[in-house]
Amino acid sequence: MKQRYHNSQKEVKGMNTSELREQFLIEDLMTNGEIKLTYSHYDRIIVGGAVPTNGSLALENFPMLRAEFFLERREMGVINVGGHGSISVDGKAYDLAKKDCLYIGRGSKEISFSSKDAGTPAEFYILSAPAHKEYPTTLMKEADATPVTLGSAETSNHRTIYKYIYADGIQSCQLVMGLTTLKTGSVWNTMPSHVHDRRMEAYFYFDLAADQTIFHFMGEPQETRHMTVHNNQAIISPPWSIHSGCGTSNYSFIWGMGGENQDYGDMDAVAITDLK
Ligand SMILES: O=C[C@H](O)[C@@H](O)CC(=O)C(=O)O
Ligand SMILES: [Zn+2]
Repeated sequence: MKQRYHNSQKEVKGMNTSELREQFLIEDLMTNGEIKLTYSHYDRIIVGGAVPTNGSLALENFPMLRAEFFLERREMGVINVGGHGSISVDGKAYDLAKKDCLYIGRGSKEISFSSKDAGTPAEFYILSAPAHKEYPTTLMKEADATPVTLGSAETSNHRTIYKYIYADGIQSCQLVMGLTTLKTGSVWNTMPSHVHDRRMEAYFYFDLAADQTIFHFMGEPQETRHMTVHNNQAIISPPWSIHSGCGTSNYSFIWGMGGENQDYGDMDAVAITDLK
């Protein structure tokens, strides 16, 4: 498991492109036959991916957690962005089609990921955060994730937001998780932008054509920077940073947060004309 520490606003102002990418972009989450994880010190969120091909992949423990097992003091949210798959939690199997979400409660010991068909493997996007109590392991199908449509074609940000783990959905200690899908011809996400000093956020971009890119914007609202992101890559967003993107075509992304509260609406909006 890789590890990333914090960066201050002042430090980020002086970063060049490769420094920004090293600190905030995760390029290799989805690798056939592997589980790849990155430990971020922003709210101690672990961001990763599991792509089971030949047989199932068991979630191992890591010495750096100083825990008896991975979820001894943690909870986990998983969303499948690939072919049909299943996740086994202490002997109970949960089937996940594309865009289904499984919340795995603290205390769960044996976790493994598998695909129905190795030719079109499941691609499980993983977020894990420290947890102070156990909530039940819960599966939510895409259709039950209360879709809300935002934006419009005129402003190129017509999109549907699906919420899975949050105050009024699957219960958790601090994880908040859902996904957003842009309509054909719409390319802007999270515009107007916002910050939420109470929560960090991670974005995982998927369903982007291999020859297209997304310009992801970060930074303080009056000190923005961008990075280009490709399909199946993730961005870590500090609590003081905007997190918006503009694609060269439409795409989807999973958003996930950890921190002070689980109120999806707790955002401080930034007027478009105030961005610099
Ligand atoms: O804090 C919430 C997150 O940034 C996202 O849910 C925003 C988003 O999906 C969008 O506007 O497209
Ligand atoms: Zn946000």
